[in-house]
Amino acid sequence: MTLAVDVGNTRIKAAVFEGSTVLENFVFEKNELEKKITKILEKFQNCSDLVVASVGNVEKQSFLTFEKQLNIHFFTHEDIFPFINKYATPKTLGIDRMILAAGATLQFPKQNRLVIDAGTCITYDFIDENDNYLGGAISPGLRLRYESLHNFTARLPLLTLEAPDSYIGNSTAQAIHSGVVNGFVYEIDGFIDEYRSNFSNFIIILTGGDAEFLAKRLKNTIFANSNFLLESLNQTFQYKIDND
Ligand SMILES: Nc1ncnc2c1ncn2[C@@H]1O[C@H](COP(=O)(O)OP(=O)(O)OP(=O)(O)O)[C@@H](O)[C@H]1O
Ligand SMILES: CC(C)(CO)[C@@H](O)C(=O)NCCC(=O)O
Ligand SMILES: [K+]
Repeated sequence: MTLAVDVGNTRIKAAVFEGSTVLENFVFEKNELEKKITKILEKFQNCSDLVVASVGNVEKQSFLTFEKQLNIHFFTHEDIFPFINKYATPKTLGIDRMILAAGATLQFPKQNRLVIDAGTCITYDFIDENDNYLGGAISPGLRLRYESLHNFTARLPLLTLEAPDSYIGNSTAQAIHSGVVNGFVYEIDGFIDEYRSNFSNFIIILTGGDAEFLAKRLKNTIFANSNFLLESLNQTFQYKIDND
């Protein structure tokens, strides 16, 4: 059994895997890390490996208390990945994006793949059919858009996510919801159209905290898999064991 932990920018997500099957998912805050992992390990005593991908400010040391109990692997740029990294600044590429790219490469062989992670940030990652990782894009996520409109203006209220009535927002609140939600949807549809017109034979994977909300609003039909990062983490760890 493997416990996969994704330390995101906002919160932590984890899942226990038996082979490639998810037994249970968990979401928690950074300050609850030790307590929650202790609990998970009490429940799943057959866990032998703990694998971590962290883009947050949680370091490897935070997991060292569990070292007596299990084998810990903290993914870094030095690990072996199943794609050729063509990013011009490979050392600054987010480890979450590398894990997503690895998962897409392993799960969908011999095709162009676009991974869209709608989390704190939206990230786009493109791996071509020859397994070259080419890069993508980084833009603000849904909640970040609502927060920045409020934080950097004098008069805009902080709203929580709500589907807009129309693209023509007829009040301050509706105008903000339209700008944030429709802007988000148009952006993603626009990127997908751009990739579609330049590449054939490709698959789109949509994941992250806002994936489900988003999937039903896109013009392009794609399925959301909120667990794709954790699944990829488990799969990339397996790849590492097989190839190291
Ligand atoms: N309880 C919650 N806390 C924060 N965001 C939430 C919550 N529930 C849903 N969301 C949505 O999820 C988005 C954040 O996605 P996610 O949880 O994947 O981010 P994250 O934990 O920071 O991970 P990452 O850094 O990998 O994006 C926000 O835009 C928000 O709309
Ligand atoms: C873009 C985020 C914040 C998304 O979690 C993360 O992947 C990151 O910190 N990336 C570093 C910059 C880059 O990927 O080029
Ligand atoms: K993200």
